[in-house]
Amino acid sequence: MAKEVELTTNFDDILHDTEIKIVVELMGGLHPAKEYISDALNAGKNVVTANKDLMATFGSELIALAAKNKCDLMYDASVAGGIPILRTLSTSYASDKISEIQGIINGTTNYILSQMGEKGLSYDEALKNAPKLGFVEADPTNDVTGKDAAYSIVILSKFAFGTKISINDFTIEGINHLQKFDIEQAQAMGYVIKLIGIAKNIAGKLFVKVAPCLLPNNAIMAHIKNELMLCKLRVKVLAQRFLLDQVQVV
Ligand SMILES: NC(=O)C1=CN([C@@H]2O[C@H](COP(=O)(O)OP(=O)(O)OC[C@H]3O[C@@H](n4cnc5c(N)ncnc54)[C@H](OP(=O)(O)O)[C@@H]3O)[C@@H](O)[C@H]2O)C=CC1
Ligand SMILES: N[C@@H](CC=O)C(=O)O
Repeated sequence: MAKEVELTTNFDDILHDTEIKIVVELMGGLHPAKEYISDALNAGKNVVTANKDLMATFGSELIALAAKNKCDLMYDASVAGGIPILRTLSTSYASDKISEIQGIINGTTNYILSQMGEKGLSYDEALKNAPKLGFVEADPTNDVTGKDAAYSIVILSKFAFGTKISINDFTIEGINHLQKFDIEQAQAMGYVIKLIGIAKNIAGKLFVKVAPCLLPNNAIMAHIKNELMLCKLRVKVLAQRFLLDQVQVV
C-alpha cells in the first residue's frame, strides 16, 4: 500500500474527516454496516456498497436517507456485479416492460452444483473447495440455503418491477440438502440441477421464488457453469434477453 494512504480502524476518523467525500463499505452483514452507512450519509458523504443483504433489507430507508442528504448511494456491485445488471435494468429497459427475470444469481451454489455434476464430488467436498475462489460469503450459510440469491431477487424485483418485497415474502429453498444421488438422477434423465431465482409478473401479481430446478441439458442456462451467473429477462419489446457474467476469478 502507498505510504501516503492513511489507515485507521476507527470509523469516527473517516466520519469526521471533511476531505473524505466517498465512503466504500465492503464489510458485509447488516450491522454495523447500516449504522456506518447512515452516519456517512448524514455527514454528507457519498456511499458505495456491495452489501446485498443490507440493500435488500434496509435499501428503501437508506435510499431515502441518501436523497434527504443529497448524497449518492451506489450499489451496483451488490447483485451480479460482474454482469452488471442493476445499472442495465435502470438504464437500458426504461422504455420497455419487464415481465420476468430469472437466473443463476449465486456463484457459490452454481460452482458447487457444477463440481458435483462434472467431477462427481460430494456436496461437502465441493463446498470445501469453494472458498478458495473468493466469492463465497464469509459465512457460506446464506449462499447454500438460497438466502443470498433471495436477497438478490429482492433487489432485482425492485429494479424490474418497482416492488418492495422482503425475503420473508416468498419461498426460499437452497442446495444444502442435495446429494450426489440427486445430481446423478437428474443427469440420467437428461437434466442438470441449478439454483434459480425467479420474479415473474403473473396477471398483475408478482411470483417470486428461489429453488433448485431441473433444466434440460440443452437449455442455455444448463451451460452456465461454476461461478458464472446468467440472468434471463422477458421483456415486451425486446422479447428475451440473456445477461451473462463474464467475471474470471483469479
Ligand atoms: N465476494 C464476492 O464475490 C462478492 C461480495 N459481495 C459483497 O461484498 C461484501 C464483502 O464481501 P467479501 O469481500 O467477500 O467479504 P470478506 O468477509 O472477505 O471481507 C469482509 C472484510 O470486512 C472486514 N470487516 C467485517 N466486519 C467489520 C467491522 N465491523 N469493522 C471493520 N471491518 C470489518 C473483514 O475484516 P476481518 O477479516 O478482520 O473480520 C474483512 O476484511 C459483502 O457484503 C458481500 O456480500 C458482493 C459481490 C461479490
Ligand atoms: N456469495 C455470492 C457473491 C457475492 O455476492 C455468490 O456466491 O454469488
